[in-house]
Order: sequence, then C-alpha cells, then structure tokens
Amino acid sequence: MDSKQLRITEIFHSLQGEAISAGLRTVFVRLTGCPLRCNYCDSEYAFFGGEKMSLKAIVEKVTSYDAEHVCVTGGEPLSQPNCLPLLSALCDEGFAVSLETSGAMPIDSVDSRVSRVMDLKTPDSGEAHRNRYENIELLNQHDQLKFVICSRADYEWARFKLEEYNLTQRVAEVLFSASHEELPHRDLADWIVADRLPVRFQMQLHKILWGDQPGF
Ligand SMILES: C[S@@+](CC[C@H](N)C(=O)[O-])C[C@H]1O[C@@H](n2cnc3c(N)ncnc32)[C@H](O)[C@@H]1O
Ligand SMILES: Nc1nc2[nH]cc(C(=O)O)c2c(=O)[nH]1
Ligand code: SF4
Ligand SMILES: [Mg+2]
Repeated sequence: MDSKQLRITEIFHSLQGEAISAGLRTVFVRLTGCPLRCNYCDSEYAFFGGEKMSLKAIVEKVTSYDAEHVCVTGGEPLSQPNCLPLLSALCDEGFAVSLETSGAMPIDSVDSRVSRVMDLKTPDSGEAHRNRYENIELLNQHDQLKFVICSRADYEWARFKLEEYNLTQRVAEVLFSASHEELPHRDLADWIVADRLPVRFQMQLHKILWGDQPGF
C-alpha cells in the first residue's frame, strides 16, 4: 500500500458541515485537482499544488485524530485513480467514510462501504453538461444526492430532476443547499416549505461557525 501516492491539499479535523452527518467530528482529506470549474466553487485552492503523500501516511495522519468519520473531498477526488484504494483502506481501518463527488466521473468502482455524496451540477454552476446521469442509477440507500442551488431557475430545475429520476426513493437523503453568497438561504428554505418538497435543506455549518477559509 505504501507505493500508492496521492496529491493532497490538506488533511484536517473539524465538524462535518454538510450532508447527513453534519455536526459530527470528522477528518477531511482534500485531494488536489479538479476537471470542473463551478462558478461558485469554495475550494479553488485545491485546483493546483498540494503535496504527494503515500496511502499509508494519509491513513496514519487520519488515524491520529481519533475520529470515527472521514470525509474524502477535493477538488474532485475521483480524478485521482488512487482515490479508490484510499477509500477502501479507510473502510478497512473501520472509519465511516463519505465521499464528496461532482458526479462527473464514473462512481461504480467506489467501495460499497462508502457513502457517496453526489452533487448533481445545476445550470447556474456552469458545469451541468458534465453530469453523468448514468451515475444516478448506481446510487443506493447508503448514498446522498446534493443540489447546490444558485437561483430560482436552478431550484425549478432541481425540483424537476427530483421527479424525473424519483430521487427521494433512490438515496438515503436528497440535499438542497443554497450556493453560499449567491442565493439567500431563507429564499431556498421558503421555497421548499411552500412546495412541500421531501428534501433536506442544508446550510454549510462550518461557514457559519468559522467563515469561508481552508482547514475548517
Ligand atoms: C468543494 S466540492 C468537492 C467535491 C466535488 N468536487 C463536488 O463538487 O462535489 C464539495 C461540495 O461543496 C459544494 N460547494 C462548493 N462551493 C460551494 C458554495 N459556494 N456554496 C455551497 N456549496 C458549495 C460543492 O457543490 C460540493 O457539493
Ligand atoms: N467542516 C467542513 N465540512 C465539510 N463538508 C464537506 C466539505 C468539503 O469541502 O467538501 C467540508 C469542509 O470543507 N469543511
Ligand atoms: S466540482 Fe467541486 S471542486 Fe470542482 S469546481 Fe465544482 S465545486 Fe469546486
Ligand atoms: Mg468545503
């Protein structure tokens, strides 16, 4: 396992700010590089640079924080082939592992013990043409589907996709998040209530607590 290397932007310990396990102490492994350029991306610092680390060194560093949960994110983690063995190694160590992915790459080889949090890119992200819709059929009750919504038009689009793919039945949770600084959270909350949508509204907890900065 030591010969496998990954390019890593940061490994840090915080509270999970997003998705089902929000609020739980979690170690984050942020892989460097992403083939997408979403208009709203809050992690542009992960596009380039980073440090090469062996799989063994990553697992050791993660273990040192004594947390139950690990979130592998980026950048786009699946753009590095060694992300797959990393996910399996973390599962083997007994961590509850989640993966944040854009859904622009195939997700079929991800270890089935991992909870995949797949972001279906909306029109206003500027990257909706990168969505691999065939990934949706691979998602199951262990996974989550996220929409980051930038406008009313994005909201209408997401609501349509919800029905078109029967998403609420497919995954454990469908998450609707307002794009930070682009859409007032309150607007999204009001729309979900008015339309009685079966989704989980979410706000990025870490940004409320610590602001928009790397390492939190
Ligand atoms: C930084 S991305 C990394 C993983 C992967 N590249 C992806 O897009 O899912 C992690 C999550 O943060 C979300 N995100 C990025 N910028 C955001 C923003 N300004 N407001 C809300 N969510 C944002 C993404 O949409 C994605 O769901
Ligand atoms: N606290 C915290 N929770 C997060 N959940 C997903 C994150 C990400 O950037 O993918 C993230 C992050 O950057 N920080
Ligand atoms: S896919 Fe994720 S990391 Fe890449 S630009 Fe979009 S939000 Fe940022
Ligand atoms: Mg983040």
